Order: sequence, then C-alpha cells, then structure tokens
Amino acid sequence: MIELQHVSHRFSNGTQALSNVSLNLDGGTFTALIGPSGAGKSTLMRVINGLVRPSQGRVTISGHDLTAASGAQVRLARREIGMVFQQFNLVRRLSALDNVLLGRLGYRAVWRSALKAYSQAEVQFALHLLDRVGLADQAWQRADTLSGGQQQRVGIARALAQEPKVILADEPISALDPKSAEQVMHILRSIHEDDGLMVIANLHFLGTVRDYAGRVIGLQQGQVMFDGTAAELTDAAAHQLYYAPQLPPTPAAPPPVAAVSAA
Ligand SMILES: Nc1ncnc2c1ncn2[C@@H]1O[C@H](COP(=O)(O)OP(=O)(O)OP(=O)(O)O)[C@@H](O)[C@H]1O
Repeated sequence: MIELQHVSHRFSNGTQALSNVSLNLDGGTFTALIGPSGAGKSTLMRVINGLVRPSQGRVTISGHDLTAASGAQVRLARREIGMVFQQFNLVRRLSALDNVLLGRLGYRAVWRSALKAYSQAEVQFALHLLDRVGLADQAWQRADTLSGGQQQRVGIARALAQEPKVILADEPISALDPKSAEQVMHILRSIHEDDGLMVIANLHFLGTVRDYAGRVIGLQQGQVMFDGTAAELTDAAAHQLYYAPQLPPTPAAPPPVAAVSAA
C-alpha cells in the first residue's frame, strides 16, 4: 500500500538523511523501524506522511503519487495516516476529549474545530476511542495533568479519530516507564491485529521489537541495511546494524559565500 522507490533526501544544510531507499510496506505485518541515532528513521516517517518532500525518488500511497501531489492532495493523503509522537504533542490546556476531537480536523472546516462545534456523533466517537485506550474516566481532564503514559494513549486515540489506514508511531515509548510502554505497545498491537491498520513504529529497544514486530527494517546512514522478520534479527545482525564501522557523516555544506558586490 505504501511504496518508496529510490527515495533520497538531503536537508538544506547538506545532511544526507536518506539514500536510495526502496520499500514496499503493506498492512499485513506490524513493522518496526530500527537503527542507530541519526540513521534517518524519523525522516523516513516524515517522508511517508508527506511532511518532508524527498529530494529524489517517489512515494506512492494506495497508488497515489505523494511526491507529485499538490499541497491539497498531500493534506488529503495525510488524513489516512495517523501520527503518534514521542513527546505526545497534545494541546496541554485542552481536555483529553478535545485533544482527541482535534484528530477530526482533516475532515472539517478549521473554524468549526476552533469553535468546538463538534457533532454529537463525533463526541461519542471520541469518547469511545478514549474508552478503547482505557481513559474513559479521564475524558474531561486537562492533558497536562495526565501522566506520560496516559498522554500517549490520548495521542493514539487522537490518531484513531482520523480514521486512518496507517499509524506511524515515531518513538512512541521512548519517554515512558516500562509499564506504560507495555500498555502503549499492547494498544498498538491491537490496532494492527483487531482493526487491521498498518502500524509502523520507530523503536529503540530490541526486546520490544522482538516481542511485537513481524517485520523489521533497519536503517544505517540513511540506507536500508536490514529487512527481515523479528526472528531473523539475530544479535549479530543487530550488532552489525548498530555498531558496524560507519563512514564519516556527510559534512554539512559550508554556508554560502556572500556575493561580493562588484561596485
Ligand atoms: N530538519 C533537519 N535539518 C537538517 N538536518 C536534519 C533535519 N532533521 C534531521 N536531520 C539530520 O538527518 C539525519 C537523520 O535524522 P533523523 O532524525 O531522521 O534520524 P533518526 O534515525 O530518527 O535519529 P534518532 O533515533 O536519534 O531520532 C541526522 O543526521 C539529522 O541530524
């Protein structure tokens, strides 16, 4: 359903974050994205949801070419992709319920959301999602009074409010204690197995990867260096991915030399 063909991305400061990445991602397996810090995992996620337009290559989602799409088409495609963030990205002063309702933004005029003009059906749906993530009793609680694990579960409910086909979770448990992390991973697995959504999670703990992922994609210096099942991710393969000697990082381009006036 998601296809990347020869995708490369170089940031304007000269950093080569992705190099010739080609992948086919389908909904059949819970996919973990792993690799050392700076390998390009977040950039890959941002390319998939249209936040970063790659410098080269093509990204297609359900056959639609995201890289050739207009801004409006990208926004429509992005509706199908729910994002879950490491730092939750909730609006702190809003209630859990209002944060979940923000997931409906892509479906309605901005002014209606700003006025909190939600339909009864939308509110019921949001309450159902909060119940699903175990937070029915916290629906009216301000986001910044919730624990980290609870905030992340609100973040997942907000992503589900979008009625997406794909959930991209960028380090969803890095900021959480082990128990909260396990709750969040259980919810992500249930979203994949029970609702049939494609889930791609950028994860740092190999134990979690082996417990939850069917497919593991390993990046190193912006390239796909491992693509296999969790069982194939042996300790040796993981060591190779994280500790193999690496080329020196691509140096940032020097700042442009100021044009000298010929006056
Ligand atoms: N907006 C940006 N401008 C310039 N360079 C960037 C930008 N975002 C990321 N980079 C660089 O691109 C490379 C890949 O970064 P990215 O965040 O995708 O890696 P990552 O694998 O997600 O790392 P981590 O696990 O530490 O979050 C890094 O060298 C990073 O410094």
